[in-house]
Amino acid sequence: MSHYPQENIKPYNEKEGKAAQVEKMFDHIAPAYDNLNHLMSWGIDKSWRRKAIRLLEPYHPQHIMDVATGTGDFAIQACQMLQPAELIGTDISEGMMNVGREKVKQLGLDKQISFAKEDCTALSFPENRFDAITVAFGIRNFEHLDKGLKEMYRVLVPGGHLVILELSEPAHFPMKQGYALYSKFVIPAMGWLLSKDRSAYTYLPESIKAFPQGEVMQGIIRKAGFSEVKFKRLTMGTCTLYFATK
Ligand SMILES: C[S@@+](CC[C@H](N)C(=O)[O-])C[C@H]1O[C@@H](n2cnc3c(N)ncnc32)[C@H](O)[C@@H]1O
Repeated sequence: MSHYPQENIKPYNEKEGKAAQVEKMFDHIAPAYDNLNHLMSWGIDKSWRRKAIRLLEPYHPQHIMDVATGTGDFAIQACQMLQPAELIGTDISEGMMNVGREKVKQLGLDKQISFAKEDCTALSFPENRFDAITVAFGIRNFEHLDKGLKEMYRVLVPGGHLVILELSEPAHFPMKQGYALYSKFVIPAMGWLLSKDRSAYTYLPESIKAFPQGEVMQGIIRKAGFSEVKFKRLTMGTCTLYFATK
C-alpha cells in the first residue's frame, strides 16, 4: 500500500512495482547519467553536495553509508572531504554502481569506498552500524519512503546523523515559472538525446512534483524516529537539504 503520491509515480508502466522499474531505468541510463546530471543542473549539483557534506564535518564520522549512491559522486566527494575509515555506497542498480566502482578505482579510493547492492527499504546491516548516512537525489525513488527512513534510523548509531539532498519544485516567481518550462521541455529533450530514454526524463520532473517537500518532509522524517530535523532550501528552492539526528 502506498502512503505518498510519488510512490505511485513509476518510470515505465502501471503494472510492475516501482523498485523494479527504477532499477531497470538506472541500469539503462547509467552510461549517460554523469554527463546528464551535470548538464541539467549546470554543475550546481556539485555545490549542493559540498553543502550537504559540510554539515557532517564537525562530527568526524568514521563509518558512513551513502544510500542510493548511483555512480558514486556523493560518496567520492564525502570521502575526500571527511576522510572516514569506511564508506559504503549502496544502491539497487548494479549498472550505476559499476560506473562508480570504476571511478573510485581510478581515484585510488577503493580502500575506503566499497559498493553493495542493497535496497534501502530492507537493509542487510545490523543496528547501530553507521555514524552517518547520506542520500542524494535518491529518496524520491523509494517504493516505500517510511520504510526507507526507518531502516536508515535502525542502522545509525544513537546520536548519528542523516543528511538528505532532494530536488524540489521552487514555489516563487521567477524560479517557479522558469523551472516549470525547463522541466517540461528541456529536461525530457536532453534526457532523450543523451540517454535515449524519454520515460526516464519525464519520470524525473513528475516524481519531483509529487514528492513531499519542506515542512511536510520534515514531519515524515520525524515520524521515522529522528530528532532535530532541519531543512534548508537551496538555489531558490530547486533543491532541499535535510539534516536529522538519531
Ligand atoms: C539520481 S540517482 C542518485 C545518485 C547519486 N546519489 C548522486 O548524487 O548522483 C538515484 C539512485 O537511487 C537508486 N535507488 C532508487 N531506489 C533505491 C532504493 N530503494 N534503495 C537504494 N537505492 C535506490 C537508483 O538506483 C539510483 O542509482
